[in-house]
Amino acid sequence: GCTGALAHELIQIYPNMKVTVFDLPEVIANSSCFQPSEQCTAPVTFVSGDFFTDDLPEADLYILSRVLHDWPDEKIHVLLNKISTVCRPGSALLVAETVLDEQKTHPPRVVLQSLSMTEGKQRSGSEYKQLLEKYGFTNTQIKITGNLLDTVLCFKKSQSSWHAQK
Ligand SMILES: C[S@@+](CC[C@H](N)C(=O)[O-])C[C@H]1O[C@@H](n2cnc3c(N)ncnc32)[C@H](O)[C@@H]1O
Repeated sequence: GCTGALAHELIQIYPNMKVTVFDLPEVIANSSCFQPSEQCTAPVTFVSGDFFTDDLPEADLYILSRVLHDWPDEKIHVLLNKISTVCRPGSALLVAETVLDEQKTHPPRVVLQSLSMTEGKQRSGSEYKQLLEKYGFTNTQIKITGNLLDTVLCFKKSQSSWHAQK
């Protein structure tokens, strides 16, 4: 979502990738103000909508960058359910967030941010893993980068194995 900064970075590295940025109409309306400085080899598509109520574009990889921390589990339920429904088996979901350690004491800046959030919260690796597995995602790989954002990558199970587990 947002300005498409991540999308533009992605197509620099993977020029054959087709990237769609999905965000609220008022955000997408301003996306043309944020053109990348580098010459892009492929255009980024912008789609406006509300991820709680509207259909999501089909994709092989969904990226939620700094989105889940904004919401409590009840709201995330709606979003992850939607992604899980539209996501084909074998397709992936990449969550980019700063992941808290299991004691939830590090990194301190993220603990502080979490304390000041109203609806949302920061989560630990095992919390993200549990959350994602609840919606049919498996093979969760957490990478603590030591940079601003860590990553949690997981893959959609086949319907049959997901239902068998439920
Ligand atoms: C913290 S920002 C992260 C933006 C971007 N993904 C990034 O990493 O820079 C959260 C984004 O979620 C978008 N957002 C909030 N509620 C939304 C909704 N209901 N449907 C679609 N996008 C929404 C906001 O407009 C905002 O761009």
